[in-house]
Amino acid sequence: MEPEIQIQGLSKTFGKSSRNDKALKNIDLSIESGEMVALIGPSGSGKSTLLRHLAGLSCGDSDSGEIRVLGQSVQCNGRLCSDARKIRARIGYIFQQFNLVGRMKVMTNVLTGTLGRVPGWRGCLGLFNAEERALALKCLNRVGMDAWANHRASCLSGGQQQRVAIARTLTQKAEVILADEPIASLDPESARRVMEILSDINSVDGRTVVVTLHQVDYAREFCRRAVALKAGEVVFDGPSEELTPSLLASIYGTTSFDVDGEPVKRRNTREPAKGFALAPAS
Ligand SMILES: Nc1ncnc2c1ncn2[C@@H]1O[C@H](COP(=O)(O)OP(=O)(O)OP(=O)(O)O)[C@@H](O)[C@H]1O
Repeated sequence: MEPEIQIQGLSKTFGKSSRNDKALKNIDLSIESGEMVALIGPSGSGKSTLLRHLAGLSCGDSDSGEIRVLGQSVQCNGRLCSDARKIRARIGYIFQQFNLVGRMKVMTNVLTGTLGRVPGWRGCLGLFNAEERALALKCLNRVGMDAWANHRASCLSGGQQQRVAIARTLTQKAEVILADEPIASLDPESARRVMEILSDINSVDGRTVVVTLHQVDYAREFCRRAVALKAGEVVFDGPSEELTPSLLASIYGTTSFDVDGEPVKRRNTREPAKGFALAPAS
């Protein structure tokens, strides 16, 4: 059976960069249905760029190969396929900054997840039927946000907004979830809650989840497989438990990681050890 996500020979050059400045360099990657994969790597290594290509939000170089998702071609040789919009409707995308409309109610934001299915005129007028509203409420309940359905999205904390964004992808009935640094701007408790919800969607609903993370400890805890990028190339692809301190040091360019995958120098700070972002050694 074809993998749920298949990337062959993907390269990306922004602007007129020379070949050495490619953001993605000849990436080959396959992800099976039901996997939860962490995309890790230092800042600027190409994680977000790769995720955007999977969703058809960016196109690769003209000599790139093909990206297939859910058995359909998203882009080929740097051009979006004519069916890309249909595939996008089956892909949920979670952004670091949530992408909710602050002045709209939480419920309305979540109902926008149905827009790929409802007739355009109904969507434009916000005329959602009882079944769609019941689904949206059920999805909000799943992420523990149903009590906030009638509040404006702008009233919510970052962690709450991210949970609403996840409820929107559930309402969308997305078959693949791509989450681009979904916890990067959250406090540790909210971050853990968001990762638990994504993990639950993966294990209970069997949805494929690809999540970019700066926190290696979360990658190891929630994702069985990790793919590490460095300067636009895949430098590791395997079980996240195999991310040893020396491997992490070579990926991130830092000199010392402990057995939890954390830079040793952070151990002595007063902050809790779990869930902080990694930064290259100065
Ligand atoms: N729109 C753009 N125009 C020009 N260069 C870009 C653009 N988007 C990304 N890049 C470059 O592509 C490279 C990869 O960026 P990308 O955002 O994918 O990295 P990342 O691993 O997600 O980083 P971070 O963890 O900091 O978000 C970087 O060198 C970045 O400057």
